[in-house]
Amino acid sequence: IEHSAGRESREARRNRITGIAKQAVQTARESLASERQAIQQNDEGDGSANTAGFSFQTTRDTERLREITEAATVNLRAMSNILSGRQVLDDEEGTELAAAVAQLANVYHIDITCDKEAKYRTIDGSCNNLQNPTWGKSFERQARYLKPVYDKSIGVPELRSRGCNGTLPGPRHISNIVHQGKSALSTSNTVMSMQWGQFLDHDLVATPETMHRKFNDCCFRDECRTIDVPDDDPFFDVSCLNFIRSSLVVSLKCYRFVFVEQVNTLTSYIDASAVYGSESKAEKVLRDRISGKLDAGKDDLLPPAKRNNCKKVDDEDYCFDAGDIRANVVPSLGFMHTIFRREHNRVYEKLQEVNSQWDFNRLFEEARKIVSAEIQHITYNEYLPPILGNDTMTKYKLWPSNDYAYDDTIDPTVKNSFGAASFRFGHSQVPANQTMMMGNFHDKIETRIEETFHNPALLQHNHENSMPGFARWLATEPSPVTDRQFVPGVRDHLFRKDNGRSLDLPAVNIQRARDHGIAPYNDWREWCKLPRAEHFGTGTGGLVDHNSETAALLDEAYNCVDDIDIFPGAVSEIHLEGAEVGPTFACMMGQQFHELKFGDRFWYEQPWPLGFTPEQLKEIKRLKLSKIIAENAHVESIQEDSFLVVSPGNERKSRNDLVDIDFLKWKK
Ligand code: HEM
Ligand SMILES: [Ca+2]
Repeated sequence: IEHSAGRESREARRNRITGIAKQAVQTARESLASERQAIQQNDEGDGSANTAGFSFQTTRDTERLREITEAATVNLRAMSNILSGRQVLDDEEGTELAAAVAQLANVYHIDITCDKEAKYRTIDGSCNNLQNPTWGKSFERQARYLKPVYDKSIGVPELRSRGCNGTLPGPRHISNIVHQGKSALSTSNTVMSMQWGQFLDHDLVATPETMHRKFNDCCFRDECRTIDVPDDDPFFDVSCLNFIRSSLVVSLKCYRFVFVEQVNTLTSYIDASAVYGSESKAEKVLRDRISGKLDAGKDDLLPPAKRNNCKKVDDEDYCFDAGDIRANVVPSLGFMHTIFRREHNRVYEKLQEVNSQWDFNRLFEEARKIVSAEIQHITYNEYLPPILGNDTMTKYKLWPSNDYAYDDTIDPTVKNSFGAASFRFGHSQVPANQTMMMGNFHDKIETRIEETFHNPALLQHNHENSMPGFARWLATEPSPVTDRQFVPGVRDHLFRKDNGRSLDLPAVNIQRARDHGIAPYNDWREWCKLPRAEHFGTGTGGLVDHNSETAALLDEAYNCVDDIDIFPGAVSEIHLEGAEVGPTFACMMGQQFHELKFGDRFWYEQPWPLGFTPEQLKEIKRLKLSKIIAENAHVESIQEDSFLVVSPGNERKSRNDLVDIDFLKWKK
């Protein structure tokens, strides 16, 4: 240990470092193996009821996920072993050790050969960019705009204050001050705006957690970062809320330091992976064994999942399977998955009518291509404008247009800050109830959201009413506005279990961003070329994009402005004109949506054969989400723009008066 770099030969140094790494990796592997054995012995069956409450399994390729997360856990433990044994580690030695450990522990090398002539997207997103075939692929690390901030380079979440002495305030403490209260309802956006956001998010990013998921109570180990509950908490009478760290992979890029990164199990592209899956296996699981249609469960709902990751009310209830594994989180999300599974089959049948000579594979791929295009067009044409506002749409070239140009230098890979922070703005739009609205658009069956988490029974019982009932509600009622406030259903009762334990979603968001080393609010202000706040006032040099009430709450929650976390700082900003978010989130999301558009070789506005013929594209651009909902949820009438409340110019129309795609344009 006392060797000075000068005297030790290079080879001796390499051997010494490899030796330390080997020892640490072996110890970590052994501890993991014995723990796994203990867990298996205690396991009651599939463990579904326990796991549903607290964490997500984010993929159906559980083997691959296990490989990656076990490797990551070994990595993390080995490094923390090494560090705990040595107080001082110089940068260079730390870097070399981390690299040696990563090399021994990692399973992260796959060779990819691309079919350059392929006319359809791969299921796992590989080979979209032919020079960089892993860009946007599933099971890759999340990318970054800003370097991570960790207490130590190897990825211990930052808890030290950035601006003052001491540690950062706890996430629940912040949530109690900043995120408490009842927000107003939007005057323009329907609940569909919230629901599309979550459905879209589940096309873009799913971050797996480290391996142990079966904790009812707080865990205290390297893989956990349990959230403290203040003594005088207004709701919780427990001392902590469980939190499991995201899976870590070590980045071997040429940074001076080696950072740990998080994984995305989905494809970054907007490619309907929530419908078809992101793993090459998924397509085969979800697809009908004989044709190229997608499998259905009872009453043409989603098919049953192999794994039980939901609650059941009656014996015949079952958990849904879909392209994204989180389809059971709330019924209105399951509704969206059902609509788009049905849409695939609807498009498939229409294509079969005009091209009876196509085989099942061709029909599957062409239907998948159209469904992906529909989701892209709805996102940029209907969903994003009221969220980002016209100026941001224009600034980042997000409007649909006739002069699209793919740029193969743009890496569309979803950025860590998008999944861990900015695109979680939608959590503030989540309403208190899950509702079915009857055909008179008046009578309703309302269920508190906390009764519906991981409980698809609401859709399965009485399905003639449930599908159209959710459709009418989503398109009719306004969602809460995006602001600092969250409904108790997610702030106190998130994933409430039978034993009464639950979580706080905004607190989890704060902790997750710290877990991922996401830079604080002020750093993102700077990245967005917005002024940093030097004080808690709202005047020049302060929190200029906050109202004085919110600024005062941030002041109460934090000791220094540089400590403000990105999520509470940005979600509480005053909205841009005609937007649902303030300038910081608008900038972070605008940039990501720009990349998802211009860095996608299969973008729907590309010319045929990657995209469509001009006649076909025109058809896709005429289609609105309302038509897809009306056709697949079997509602009689719905307004054309279902993201905006019914108003003069946006009156309800009957299903047949809403424009459909003319599939004759696909006749060969
Ligand atoms: C229906 C209500 C919703 C519930 C109950 C919910 C719940 C959750 C939970 C528990 C997580 C994981 C938190 C963590 O451990 O870090 C999460 C992640 C996330 N949520 Fe939501 N959410 C909802 C709606 C939305 C909406 C409307 C949006 C966007 C507009 C959204 C965007 C995200 C994103 C981007 C992530 C990160 C995903 C990942 O990286 O794995 N969610 N949500
Ligand atoms: Ca995707």
